Amino acid sequence: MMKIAVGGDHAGFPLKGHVIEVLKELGHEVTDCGSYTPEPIDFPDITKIVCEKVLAQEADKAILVCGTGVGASIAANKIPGIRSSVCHDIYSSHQCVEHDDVNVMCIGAQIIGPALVKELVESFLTAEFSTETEFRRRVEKLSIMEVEYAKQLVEVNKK
Ligand SMILES: O=C(CO)[C@H](O)[C@H](O)[C@H](O)COP(=O)(O)O
Repeated sequence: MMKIAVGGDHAGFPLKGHVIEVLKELGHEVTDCGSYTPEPIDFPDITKIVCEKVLAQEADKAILVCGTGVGASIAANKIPGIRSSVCHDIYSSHQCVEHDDVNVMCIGAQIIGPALVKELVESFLTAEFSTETEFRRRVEKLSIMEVEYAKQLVEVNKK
């Protein structure tokens, strides 16, 4: 059993409920971070709320649903400590965890339907980060990149 934070914008709203049902069926503890209505809400706002659950270790992993999964994934990858991917096929859904230690899965309600969601979610959540050195090294490089670019931003803002 894992703790999973879930969220989505207005475009993801119709599929988010199904994602939550699937997670509960699989025995996971779910935190629904909204949106709670189909009213328009910008995906970066929901992404922050969801990813902060992961950073605070209140969730082991997270699932974001927007129209395509793309905007949510871009937003999530701006947050240090988050590694996110659009997961619309089974292979990527487990490989992104095994090789890249992805902790936030993004899906697009305008792209995939409920039947595929179940298999994608299962594939993502049962995968484990490989202990092989090459994958650990690459993910470590991602963490180093976060620090390097944050330092550059500080320098740019000083000017
Ligand atoms: O898919 C998305 C971002 O990648 C969003 O969920 C929206 O669907 C997309 O930006 C379109 O916006 P709209 O307000 O639903 O027209």
